[in-house]
Amino acid sequence: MIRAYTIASGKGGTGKTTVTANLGTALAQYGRETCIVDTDMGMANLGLVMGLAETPITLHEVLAGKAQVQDAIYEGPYGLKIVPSGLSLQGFQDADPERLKDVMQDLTNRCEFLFLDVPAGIGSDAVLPLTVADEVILVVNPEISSLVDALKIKILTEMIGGTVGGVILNRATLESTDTNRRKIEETLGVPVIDTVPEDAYVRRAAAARAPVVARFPGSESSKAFRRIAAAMAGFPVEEEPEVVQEGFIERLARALFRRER
Ligand SMILES: Nc1ncnc2c1ncn2[C@@H]1O[C@H](COP(=O)(O)OP(=O)(O)OP(=O)(O)O)[C@@H](O)[C@H]1O
Repeated sequence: MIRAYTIASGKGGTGKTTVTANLGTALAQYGRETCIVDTDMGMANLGLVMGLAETPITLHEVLAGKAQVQDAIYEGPYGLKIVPSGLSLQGFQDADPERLKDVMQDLTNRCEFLFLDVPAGIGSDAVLPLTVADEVILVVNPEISSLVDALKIKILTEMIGGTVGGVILNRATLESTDTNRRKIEETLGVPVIDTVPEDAYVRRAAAARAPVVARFPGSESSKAFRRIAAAMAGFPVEEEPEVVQEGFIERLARALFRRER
């Protein structure tokens, strides 16, 4: 059965794209058919973070009715499917967010796990993804403004018939983690699924245009992302599942034939 997650936050810059890219890649490393979609159509950057070079057809064209979903799917590491958004303002204007439901319908037939990276705020392009997935996961940082904005998104999600499944506390520091965890659960009334530490390797990987779980698998943030992905995939907590190795031939083939078919 497919699981579809919307990764949201309210406040900008909490780590939605980072979480989407790394949970998607980690699940793909575990051999799970996974698709990540950039629904941040105004400020798209999932394709950039995942190192996609040319993306002539994107979610923009699909939502404008000019292309099929399959034409906007690109292959990432470990067979991860990526649907990027376009970078042009014209493409953003032409895209009709209402078509997202049809895109989801199509993608659910192609994968076991689906993640939607949504824009910050409560604009129409941010609101629709809150209802189309099985559950919303809120990405919160250890600061009060992030928590307040997450609460707004939780209330909004429930008002429009969606479900918030839990919170990922991202960029946590040692001294803040425990108190923040409790404060978040009390304020939002949903569990903190897990914590991802503040980790300079995340930014180093982003600069190299790769998710940290692929570029620096031994880093503390990678361990956290793999732990969350393993739990989502239903692996027992105490055993780390085997990671599929991507060989030279696969990497070369991906570089040469990026488009998913
Ligand atoms: N755990 C972490 N440790 C260190 N840096 C991080 C971590 N998570 C995210 N970052 C950095 O924080 C910045 C914002 O992250 P990201 O782009 O994922 O946020 P976002 O919520 O998607 O932003 P936006 O709202 O603008 O779409 C990036 O520079 C990213 O590399």
